[in-house]
Amino acid sequence: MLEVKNVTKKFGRKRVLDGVSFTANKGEITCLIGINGVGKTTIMKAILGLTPINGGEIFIDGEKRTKATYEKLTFIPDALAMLPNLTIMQAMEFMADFYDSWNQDRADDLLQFFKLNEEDRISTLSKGNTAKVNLLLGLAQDADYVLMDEPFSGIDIFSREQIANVFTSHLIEDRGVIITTHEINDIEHLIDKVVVLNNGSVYKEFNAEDMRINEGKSVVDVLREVYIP
Ligand SMILES: Nc1ncnc2c1ncn2[C@@H]1O[C@H](COP(=O)(O)OP(=O)(O)OP(=O)(O)O)[C@@H](O)[C@H]1O
Repeated sequence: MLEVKNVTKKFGRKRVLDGVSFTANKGEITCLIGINGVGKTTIMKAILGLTPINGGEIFIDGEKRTKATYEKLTFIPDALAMLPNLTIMQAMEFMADFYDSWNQDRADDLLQFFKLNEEDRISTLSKGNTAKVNLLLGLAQDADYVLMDEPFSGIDIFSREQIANVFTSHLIEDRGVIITTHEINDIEHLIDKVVVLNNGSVYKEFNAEDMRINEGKSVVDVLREVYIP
């Protein structure tokens, strides 16, 4: 389990996170939701240790972050950070050199899943295929928790569907996925847990299916309550 406990974060005098707490389990998809600027990316960066926090703690499988626990995490940012003149194959070789956790068999599976051609140069790819390469490079690492920032941003409906399909495939296995997205409709049926952020803290943390069954509300219905009272 990944546990974010009472985390606070300030940029200058601006308090962006004000006591954020939630958990994310292995084998589940946890979705961080909130309007622009609410702090979703900042939370991911805090979990990854990419930005210092001003208070609170983060536990990974019950342990405070160390180099060993850090290797349980992989981050897929909202844009591909790879030299554009590389081919997909060269990008994979680069990752394999850089990360001990690189799993070439899974990378090959992902290439097939997304119907990508490893000879293609990154600079020539469509937005949708660039997003798929970005996911491939992250998901091919053996890590227990995968953090994805806006994997659907700016891509067409069919690529979004293909990306959503990866969540229910063997390529995710029993890993924990933490995702931020504004495209909730695309993955509402796949999400296990929802963490709604507002005013720097967690407004509500709930199981999406329980909410549907017990209160008859979709994730978007809950969001409307928060943002359009
Ligand atoms: N490096 C930084 N320096 C100063 N302020 C920052 C920095 N990074 C983020 N912020 C501010 O922190 C707040 C939260 O930003 P963050 O990117 O985490 O929001 P978000 O919920 O991911 O937004 P979006 O949905 O637009 O991606 C915003 O007000 C942003 O302007």
